[in-house]
Amino acid sequence: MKPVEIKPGIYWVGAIDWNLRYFHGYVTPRGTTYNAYLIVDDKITLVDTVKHYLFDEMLSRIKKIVDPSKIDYLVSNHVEMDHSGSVPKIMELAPGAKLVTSPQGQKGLKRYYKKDDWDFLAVKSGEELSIGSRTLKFVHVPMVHWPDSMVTYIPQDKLLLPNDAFGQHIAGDGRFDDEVGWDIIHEEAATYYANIVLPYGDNVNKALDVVGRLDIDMIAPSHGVIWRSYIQKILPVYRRWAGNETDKKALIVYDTMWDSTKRIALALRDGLEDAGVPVTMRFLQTSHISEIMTDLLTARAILIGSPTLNNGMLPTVSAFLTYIKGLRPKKRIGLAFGSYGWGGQGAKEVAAVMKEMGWETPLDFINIQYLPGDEELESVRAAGRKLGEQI
Ligand SMILES: Cc1cc2nc3c(=O)[nH]c(=O)nc-3n(C[C@H](O)[C@H](O)[C@H](O)COP(=O)(O)O)c2cc1C
Repeated sequence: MKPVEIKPGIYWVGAIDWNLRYFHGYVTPRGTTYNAYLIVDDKITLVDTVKHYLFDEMLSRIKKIVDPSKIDYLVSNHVEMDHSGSVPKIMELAPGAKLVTSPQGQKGLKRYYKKDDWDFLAVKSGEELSIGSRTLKFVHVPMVHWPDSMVTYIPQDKLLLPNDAFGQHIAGDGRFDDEVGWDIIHEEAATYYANIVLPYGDNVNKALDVVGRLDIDMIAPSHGVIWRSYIQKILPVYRRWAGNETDKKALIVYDTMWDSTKRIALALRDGLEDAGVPVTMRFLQTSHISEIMTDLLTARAILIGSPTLNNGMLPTVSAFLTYIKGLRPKKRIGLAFGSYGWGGQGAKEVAAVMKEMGWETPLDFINIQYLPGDEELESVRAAGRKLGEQI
């Protein structure tokens, strides 16, 4: 388990979680990494740590470079336990270390680890800390994606350590973006953004303004690969995501018990395609809601279908809606649809959630009793066409 020198005197000493497939609610088919960075200067500094069960892996990498008891500063950019999980053990090994974090970070770390004897250095946004030939500059980025979040910038190395921002869940032998390739990283960065960062677009924009003023040639996040070749490609993409900018395309998400709602979904697809709108279809029994979020990130029209079950929508659909309500995608055009037997509350409830989220709903929700007939499907197709013309 070797460390990787990413800049002269700066090492990746993180850990690779090859087997992780589920991360607080979203699926991670490629696993992930927890990235920690060791800076060897007059003051030995470790930026972030790894999930608790991978502590030994990180430690073995650190030991190949320095004696861990010599660590002077431990920077905690973010309290969440995938990055702070090994803070207690490092503080035990390096009792003289100062724990550098934001004031909110100090509060959060105290709440999680119940340690009163840690020597905290709570830094303000913009504050600098000299560690010898380098200066660490800390910038708070609250709610990207917790209140304590901050980034660490090292001007002498043109290096930004932004913690979760620009992260992606990829485990692999390559540490750098160009070793993995744009398509995979772009997809994983999109999934990460859609499932973690999407609600905080305004804060991301502010953070991007700050980043835009910095001289940077490397961005080393806390998950996945390090950006060095695709920085100029990912920055504008992040801007688009932060601004809820979407493409002229539609996403149809549905569940069904006896296929009536599916037939409506297919007719809507045909109508949208008539209008020249590309369509992605997602069936809630076979696609995980976190994967669907990646499609939703760039789709302008979102059509969601549910039959009525016991006076409401299907639980799979309500779980999906609960998830997207929290992630707050904006500037979307919505259409609810479904099949029912007598009361018909399912599609009605979906439409109400779309309104609550502030989506435009130019067409009334579609609700068809039992199995839709040919004529009904023709009118659904026409509705799809009409919606497509407005996207
Ligand atoms: C267990 C069960 C409960 C149902 N409850 C309701 C209900 O409360 N209100 C209603 O309008 N229809 C209800 N229905 C009827 C379905 O909504 C109807 O069969 C519909 O066409 C199913 O659409 P699907 O083929 O897309 O699953 C129920 C059906 C089942 C199987």
